[in-house]
Amino acid sequence: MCTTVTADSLPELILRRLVISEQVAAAKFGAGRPVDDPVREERELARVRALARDLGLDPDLAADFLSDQIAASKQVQHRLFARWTAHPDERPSAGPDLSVLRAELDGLTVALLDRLAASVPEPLTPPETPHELTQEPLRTAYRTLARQRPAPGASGNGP
Ligand SMILES: C=C(O[C@@H]1C=C(C(=O)O)C=C[C@H]1O)C(=O)O
Repeated sequence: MCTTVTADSLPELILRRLVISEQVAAAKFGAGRPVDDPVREERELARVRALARDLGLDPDLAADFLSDQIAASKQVQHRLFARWTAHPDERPSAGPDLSVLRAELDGLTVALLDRLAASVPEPLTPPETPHELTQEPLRTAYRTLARQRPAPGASGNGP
């Protein structure tokens, strides 16, 4: 099976978020910080709900979708933490700046919601990847997308 991934498509943006999560893991591992940051997650979810309303998207759908992306990101990070703990020789030498990476993630979240609002609400399946690290997290990232969703503007919230 072949899935076409064009620049800035939903699948491409989802993958990019996971790739940045690998760098986030390096930044946190290097700084001795934990993977999970529930305060930031709550803030992101509130922001996404507000953004969804502006875009005419169902806020619950948008929040479920972002929750999937967060869960997928944490899966990638926990896997890398486990790998680097077991194999010190594989640890990254220097971690990138977490605040820079988070700014990238925040920009991607806006782009992702934009794409979600513009996409046909047909179920989407995760693409196959040769990277063992990202295959399972990709399935997580597509949990909400894999279900039938209402068309944008048909959330029953208005007028
Ligand atoms: C990516 C991070 O790691 C985790 C995943 C998050 C996300 O995917 O948005 C947010 C907070 C953390 O629980 C981060 O801390 O920024």
